[in-house]
Amino acid sequence: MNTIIAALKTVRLSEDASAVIILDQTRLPGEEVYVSLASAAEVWNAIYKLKVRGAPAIGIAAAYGIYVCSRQIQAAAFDDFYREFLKIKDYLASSRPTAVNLVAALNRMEKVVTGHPDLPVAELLRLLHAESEAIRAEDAAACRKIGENCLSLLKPGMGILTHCNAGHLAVSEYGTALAPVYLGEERGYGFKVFADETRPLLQGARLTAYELHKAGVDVTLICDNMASIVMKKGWVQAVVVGCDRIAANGDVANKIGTSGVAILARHYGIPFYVLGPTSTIDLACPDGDSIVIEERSPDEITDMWYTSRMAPEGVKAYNPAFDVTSHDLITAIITEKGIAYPPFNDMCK
Ligand SMILES: CSC[C@H]1O[C@H](OP(=O)(O)O)[C@H](O)[C@@H]1O
Repeated sequence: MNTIIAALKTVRLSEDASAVIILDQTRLPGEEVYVSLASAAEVWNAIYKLKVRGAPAIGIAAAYGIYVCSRQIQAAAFDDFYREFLKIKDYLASSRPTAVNLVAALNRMEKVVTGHPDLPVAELLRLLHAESEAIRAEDAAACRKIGENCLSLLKPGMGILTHCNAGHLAVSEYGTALAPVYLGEERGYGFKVFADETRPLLQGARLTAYELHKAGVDVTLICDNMASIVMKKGWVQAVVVGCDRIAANGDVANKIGTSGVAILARHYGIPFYVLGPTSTIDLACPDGDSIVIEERSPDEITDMWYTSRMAPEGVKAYNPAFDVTSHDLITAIITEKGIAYPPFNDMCK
């Protein structure tokens, strides 16, 4: 993997396991600042404010976070420990609703506790530590396989458009949507990437353009309303995006604006690929209408990311953080297990 990008540590556990260390993504691209999260409130806040973001990275941060907080529980008896554990779990799960990886990682950590009611707390903590590291390691392995699987669908020299950030900064390492880009870069594919800026939080401008440019990838930043013209000019031969929750029928929740890009891709006859680990598939969710779409503060549209207001004081603004792309607009869903084509009955196989 690109050594420059590998040096950016999205989320990790501190040496003494007393804190979660994240690269504060709200400070990018201007500053690479690492922050230490040692309490449930600090982890919750970091996830909510997108200091750490991206479905897999959020899940890993929550797994590390509940392990760090569990070490602070003053309880010898299992019932007392479990009661406090559940409070932390429910609190962290409330930080953001759409990315399934958050609650899935916390459920995995809870299963470690409920699976060993007879163990002393010290042993439970050891198992929780191991599970949090397993969640991270599985994600890193999945991202590499996603890159290989998707690269089999791409050709050297292709123009690739992506939306938001589903790169190294959204996962343990390497990325999902950007995994084939990094792998292609290592193998001399010479991709030309078009990155949508992705208003309102500008993950494309601040994060995707940042990490690809830093890695020496040919990346062109465009405003969200320019995706159509670059497709119409024939500069794009594939669209790759990440995902936050994949419903059982293949509907995909991803950053707001993704469904519009999918409609444009269908119009211009360009394949639209969703990339993500099977940990982002939620078979208990029948379709996209069942996915809770996070709504965030209007300030993120009017002024939060700008030195001066971008809209009149008091104007209403609607700020859904995600939207759902219908399965019938998706060419393929690529996971670490392989490539699933409509009607998406076997995504996990
Ligand atoms: C690899 S998951 C990336 C996924 O997460 C982003 O959302 P956010 O930045 O709000 O966490 C976006 O939907 C990306 O596609």
